[in-house]
Amino acid sequence: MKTPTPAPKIKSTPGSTLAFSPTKVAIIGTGAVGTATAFACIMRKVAPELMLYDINTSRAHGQVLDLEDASSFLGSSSLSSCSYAQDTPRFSSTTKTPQDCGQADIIVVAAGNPQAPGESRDNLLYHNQLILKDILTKISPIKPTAIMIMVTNPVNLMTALAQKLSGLPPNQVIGTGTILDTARLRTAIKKALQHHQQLEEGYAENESGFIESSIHANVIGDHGDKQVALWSTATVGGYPLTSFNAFKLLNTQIEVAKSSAAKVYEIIEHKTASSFGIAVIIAEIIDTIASNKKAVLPLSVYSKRYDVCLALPVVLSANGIGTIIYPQMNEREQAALDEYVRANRAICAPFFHPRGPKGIFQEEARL
Ligand SMILES: NC(=O)c1ccc[n+]([C@@H]2O[C@H](COP(=O)([O-])OP(=O)(O)OC[C@H]3O[C@@H](n4cnc5c(N)ncnc54)[C@H](O)[C@@H]3O)[C@@H](O)[C@H]2O)c1
Repeated sequence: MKTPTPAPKIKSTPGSTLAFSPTKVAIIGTGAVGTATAFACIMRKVAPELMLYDINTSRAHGQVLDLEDASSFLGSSSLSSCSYAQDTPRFSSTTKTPQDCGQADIIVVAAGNPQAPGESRDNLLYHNQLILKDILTKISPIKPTAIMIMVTNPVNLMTALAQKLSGLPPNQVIGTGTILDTARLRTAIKKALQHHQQLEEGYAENESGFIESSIHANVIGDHGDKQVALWSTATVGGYPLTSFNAFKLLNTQIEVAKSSAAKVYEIIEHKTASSFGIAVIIAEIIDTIASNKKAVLPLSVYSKRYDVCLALPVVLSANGIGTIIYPQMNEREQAALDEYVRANRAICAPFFHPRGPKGIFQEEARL
């Protein structure tokens, strides 16, 4: 293990005076993820004003009607208005346009092709970058204080592109990063520990007492197959994970990490897309911004140190991303992250460079 990195000084972001109280949330893309996100926001009462936009206007319209029904049982604070935007609006005071979505306080982008069975997230880049360009053209100009949350895959690369093309400061354009991967890893660790307890110590299933909240283990880097699980700093109830018999062997760590990263393929095989987990995560990100929680979450962020957009723990507040907290890593973890950074650059290269001037963007390039 390298010498521990000193703990970062957590400063408030310039101008974070809590003057910002976001109420309007726009969700672009009302497929499986966008709709589940709208539902999660209503259930958690984190977005009183919701605007939905989808190229398929009829779908967005139907989702609004359905969401209205859901909110009617949840009290007035859960949703004061829910509308959908149309490219060619009818003339009425209640009709919204994509430009109205650009004026929201928080803009969630969940439009784009999802993975087909067996398809990697990186393979979606060519089509989804065209969709993002189309959306940014339609919703611009974007409110200068807006926070944009990228969900569309490959999320790190789409975040880099949105930072480049949206005109917003990079700390206001974030991606969902590896929060979902981190949640999946913690669940996989819990299951492995419980399984071990049942086998080795004879506990019945309902007696093994591990819960996710006592497990601290993070995933960084890629939201995808090249993700890096930080075993060396993982703890359960304050004890190093590697001190548990179930995790002493490197092979067990590798197997658990692999099965956790592959979970998405299992979900896609059985129900075509994953939506509920990411939806609750997006609602949590919105709540973190709206309540200025300054919580640490592994989000997609541009890192000067690595010169790419990748998932790292960051402090998230009402102003977007503040400090990046570079985690401690052993040599194996650092090598895996470096490998991902090289792969990330190679995938981006035909399309854009994160720091290149606006406009250098080769649409014709194919993966
Ligand atoms: N970041 C994560 O952790 C995470 C998790 C799950 C899914 N995703 C990604 O989210 C994206 C959406 O997934 P999904 O399952 O909801 O897909 P989906 O096919 O159900 O929905 C996509 C929606 O985007 C809309 N759309 C396409 N082009 C558009 C455009 N130009 N303007 C506006 N809307 C447009 C479609 O009409 C459709 O309604 C995918 O890229 C998927 O890989 C990310």
